[in-house]
Amino acid sequence: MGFIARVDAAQRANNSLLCVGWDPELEKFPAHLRDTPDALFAFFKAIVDATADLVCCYKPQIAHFAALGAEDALLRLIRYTQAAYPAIPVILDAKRGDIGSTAEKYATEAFGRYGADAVTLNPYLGHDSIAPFLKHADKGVILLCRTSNPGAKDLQDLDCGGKPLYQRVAETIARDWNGNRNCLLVVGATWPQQLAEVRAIVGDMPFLVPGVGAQGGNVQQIIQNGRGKATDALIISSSRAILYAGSGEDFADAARSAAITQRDEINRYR
Ligand SMILES: O=c1ccn([C@@H]2O[C@H](COP(=O)(O)O)[C@@H](O)[C@H]2O)c(=O)[nH]1
Repeated sequence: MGFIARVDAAQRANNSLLCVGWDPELEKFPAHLRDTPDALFAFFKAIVDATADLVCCYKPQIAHFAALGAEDALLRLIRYTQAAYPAIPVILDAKRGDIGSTAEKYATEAFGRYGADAVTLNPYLGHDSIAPFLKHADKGVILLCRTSNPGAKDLQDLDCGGKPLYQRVAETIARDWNGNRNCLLVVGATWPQQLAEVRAIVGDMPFLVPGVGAQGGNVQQIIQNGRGKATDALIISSSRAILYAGSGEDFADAARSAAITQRDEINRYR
């Protein structure tokens, strides 16, 4: 089964569009874990065990692990999650993008080394930079379209023949890159108007929507403007607001409560 079908199945099984992101910030870890030898693995294993019945996927952010020299912990966490909860796909948030020969190596990193079920990519270098990922038809290829950060408008809104660049990106991917039906788009929760515009261009292509929780995206507007016709076609991702909902020994229970609250808020508007 391909990535998009697997996410759809997980969304139905858990009645949830919520994705929990893994963004380790050691200073926010509970004190009893912070200085232990395998703190990252212990923290995220507890988060996964506490939330696996509440989510449709997980999204580790690779820079957060690499900055700590913790690639090995990331690898073990992905393997643990896939073995313990095989119905829950893992998205590697890497935002890679490079010339074809290097892109081949990035594809091997994401799908070979880490065994991720999907990866986020920057489409700026064009089709040949994405082709090494697209050929893995069972994997998800999630392309930046309109990102959640304030600076998204600096380049992504530039006029490109009468339309903003992010709309041209959406058109190009839907028309030319989605032969294996394994493309998704990143559209930030903080831009509800743009969510509606991109949805009108790409039909039911799924969106990864980061920016709820810590970045303040409005859930009602995301659902109203971003939902597909035949399926929800939304993966709504939150990292810090779930991971660091508590800072004591009960941090995993606090994360579970925050995930339930976020899932239920999303479901209220579906
Ligand atoms: O447009 C984008 C693309 C990716 N991200 C990533 O999502 C999480 C958001 O974390 P929160 O704590 O929920 O704000 C983070 O890993 C970003 O790198 C994004 O925010 N916006």
